[in-house]
Amino acid sequence: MTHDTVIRTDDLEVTYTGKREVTALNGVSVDFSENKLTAIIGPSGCGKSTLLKSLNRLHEIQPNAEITGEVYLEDDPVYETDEPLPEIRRRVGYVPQKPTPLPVSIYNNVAYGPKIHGDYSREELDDIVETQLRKVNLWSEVEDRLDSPGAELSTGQIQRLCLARSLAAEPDVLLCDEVTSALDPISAEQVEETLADLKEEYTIVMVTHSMEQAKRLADDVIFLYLGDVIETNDARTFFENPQNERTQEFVEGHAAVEYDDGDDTAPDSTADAPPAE
Ligand SMILES: Nc1ncnc2c1ncn2[C@@H]1O[C@H](COP(=O)(O)OP(=O)(O)OP(=O)(O)O)[C@@H](O)[C@H]1O
Repeated sequence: MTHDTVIRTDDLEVTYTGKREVTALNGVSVDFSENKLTAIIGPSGCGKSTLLKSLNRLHEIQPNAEITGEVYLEDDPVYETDEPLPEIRRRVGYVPQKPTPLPVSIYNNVAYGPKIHGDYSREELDDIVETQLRKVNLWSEVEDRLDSPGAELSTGQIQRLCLARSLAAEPDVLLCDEVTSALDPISAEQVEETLADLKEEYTIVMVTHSMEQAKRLADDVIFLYLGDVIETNDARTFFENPQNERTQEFVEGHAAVEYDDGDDTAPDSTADAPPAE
């Protein structure tokens, strides 16, 4: 484990049992570094979602999933542990592709977790809500209607609200599962800008089908193919000088734009369509 690794997998193997047994991850050992955004990419069915959801045991929702190996959060095992599952999932938050607000106000969508788990005064809760909504660039859009239902926001605003809700739980790691793919281009751009800000402060693991998005946002990249890690590298090396022939083919097959290392992280929403696999 490198000094700044926050979460890592050790020989993680996930098999889905049933009529057709599928080994979705084939002994995967990867590190995720502190305050970096790591993109998991690869062709459809290569195991991206399985790897992401294994990090906080979400894949266990699938009753036919079997796992061997281990995930370590800091140095704490995530599987062989007495730590309650809700606490693991608080430490490793998950933001899904299709955001679902709680059926309560905008304010309570963010305050919900802190209200349940903490003993905060109204003033402290106000502060938490404002801080988290500012972090996801939503505060100015909702400050005058915090008591309105969260469901009344646009899909892009709801995605940022869900991000704020996850952040209010003070996670160590944030898992983002194709969080812009269900959004219109402008909303996708806003969420992407938010992720670009958040990665300064949070360890983020992101599954994306968009090579352009990975180029714009990722510090590190993991390339999966049929359940194996083919290459893991910093994003610049990965996209400019891939070390593996298969990575090279995959990157070239999706290369629509040059890798841009400039300061401008603003996404090109027109290039965000998932590549044909
Ligand atoms: N519940 C399940 N039962 C059986 N097989 C499954 C299950 N969930 C996933 N799989 C299989 O495991 C493999 C990896 O799936 P996974 O969803 O992790 O891939 P992915 O890279 O995220 O795919 P995509 O890009 O299409 O979302 C695939 O072959 C998939 O069909």
